[in-house]
Amino acid sequence: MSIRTLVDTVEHTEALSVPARARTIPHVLSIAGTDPTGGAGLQADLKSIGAQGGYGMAVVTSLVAQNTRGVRSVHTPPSTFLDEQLQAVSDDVTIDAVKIGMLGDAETIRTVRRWLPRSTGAVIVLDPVMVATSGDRLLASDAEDELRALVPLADLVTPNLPELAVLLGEPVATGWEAAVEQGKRLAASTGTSVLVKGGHLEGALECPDALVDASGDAGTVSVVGGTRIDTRNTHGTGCSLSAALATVQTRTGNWHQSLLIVKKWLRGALERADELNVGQGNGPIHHFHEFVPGPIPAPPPEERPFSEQVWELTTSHRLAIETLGFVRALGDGSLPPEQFAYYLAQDAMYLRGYSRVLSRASALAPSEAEQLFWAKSALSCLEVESELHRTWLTGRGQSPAQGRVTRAYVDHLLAASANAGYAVLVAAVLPCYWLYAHVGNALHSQWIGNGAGTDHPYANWLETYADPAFAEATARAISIADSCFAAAPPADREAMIEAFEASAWYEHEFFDAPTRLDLRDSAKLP
Ligand SMILES: Nc1ncnc2c1ncn2[C@@H]1O[C@H](COP(=O)(O)OP(=O)(O)OP(=O)(O)O)[C@@H](O)[C@H]1O
Ligand SMILES: Cc1ncc(CO)c(N)n1
Repeated sequence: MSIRTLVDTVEHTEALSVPARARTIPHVLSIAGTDPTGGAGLQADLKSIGAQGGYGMAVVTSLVAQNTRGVRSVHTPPSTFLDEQLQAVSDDVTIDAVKIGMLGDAETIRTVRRWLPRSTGAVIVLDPVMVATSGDRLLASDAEDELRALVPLADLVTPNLPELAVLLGEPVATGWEAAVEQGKRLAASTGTSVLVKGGHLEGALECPDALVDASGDAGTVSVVGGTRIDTRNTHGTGCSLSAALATVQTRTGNWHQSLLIVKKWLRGALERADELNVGQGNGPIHHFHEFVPGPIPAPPPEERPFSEQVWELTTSHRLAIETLGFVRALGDGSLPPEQFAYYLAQDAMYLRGYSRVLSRASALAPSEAEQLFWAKSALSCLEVESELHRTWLTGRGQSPAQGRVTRAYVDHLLAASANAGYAVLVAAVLPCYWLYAHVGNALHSQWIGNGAGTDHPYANWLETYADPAFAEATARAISIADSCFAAAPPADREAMIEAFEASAWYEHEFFDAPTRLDLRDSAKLP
């Protein structure tokens, strides 16, 4: 037998060859008890497996009410249920490694032993848990014989010094040399490799572990040294070590190499343990100290198209328009003719102003296509206006004066055309297209739905605004506004939204004005 004393360095780790494995993410099953504070047992195992790049699975032996200060109570479900959990995993998943931790009592041990052949080919690490860091017992004293009988079925057993003594039926070793000798005896009697852990060495500055390899060059002992880290946060160190070893072993196939890799990680986890601040007793180690979370990304800029944003923003204006008495009456034909006449007269005045504003949009347009679009729109406004005069307004007596709403709306648009840039102007003119198309379409479909009676007094009007050409122009105006918005700096984007909203508000006022008109006194126009 030879004793190789190695310094636990990364250099050694990297010098050793890593055999290729079929699975890059090993499936590792922990069979253990729980720790609701997450530092030991199953919870620690899952973290350790994950930290080593494995896929962790967990079968619960006992539910343990414990924290960093101690164990309060243990609940062990019937062993038939343990068996069901084990079968559920092995019926479905190929298991690359099994870590066995707290088994609690003899019946639990027997159940696991009966199942173990189902994990043929898997690496098996047995952490013979008997007593928690806090000193509480986690294994019934009459179960020690059963646990001893389980050792030969594992590839590696990882006892601390008191557990090593129990497994051998000997007194606890008083020094490191004696402990290593005990490890050798256990390996020889069981044929299982033994990791003798030095965490419990009284008063030692070192915290060595000795690996007694029972495979290959049987009985080879390699000691991995390491300074003792000054922390009280060592809860679950043994659980974490064994689960990590099981995981790494699936990739290296060499216990010594696995130990070097895992001890380096464990040292970091102990050095950074105090950062966790979990509990008031012996806190957990920092399993994921090597993981650096990325910065929290800044909220993405508002990427939704302008049209989507403003349509949503002006929902209440739209609803208000749809439910206006004027709009309903226009739709069902019950609108008094004098109100319709007033409305059309205002609309004709509005369209003259609107046409000027569209011409300005044409003048500011960045491309010939847009210039043409706005110019054509300006022209068709004037055409609609003269058509209104020809068909509706001529011969109906004196036209009313320009109403306040009409003036205010046109002034708002003229102000935008005089003071704002192209993008804001486009946003300001858009509601006139869009809300008209929206209302016109709604009323038109209603009319069609009701049989499209030719006796509807406003059928002509309904047809104008439900016209496909108008819908096409509206879609084009929307798409121009969206492109402007996408290219606009934040201040202009805000101004575009404001301009759209103001125009949408005026649209509502405009539809409401005829109903508010006191026809007997046209001097007091709304
Ligand atoms: N303070 C420490 N500094 C450095 N390494 C330590 C320290 N305490 C324990 N270790 C290492 O942690 C691993 C677990 O050792 P330990 O002997 O404490 O096992 P354990 O008693 O089973 O653990 P647990 O605390 O989970 O019951 C070993 O590799 C040991 O060398
Ligand atoms: C469940 C469980 N397993 C193992 C230990 C040993 O740390 C513990 N405290 N709890």
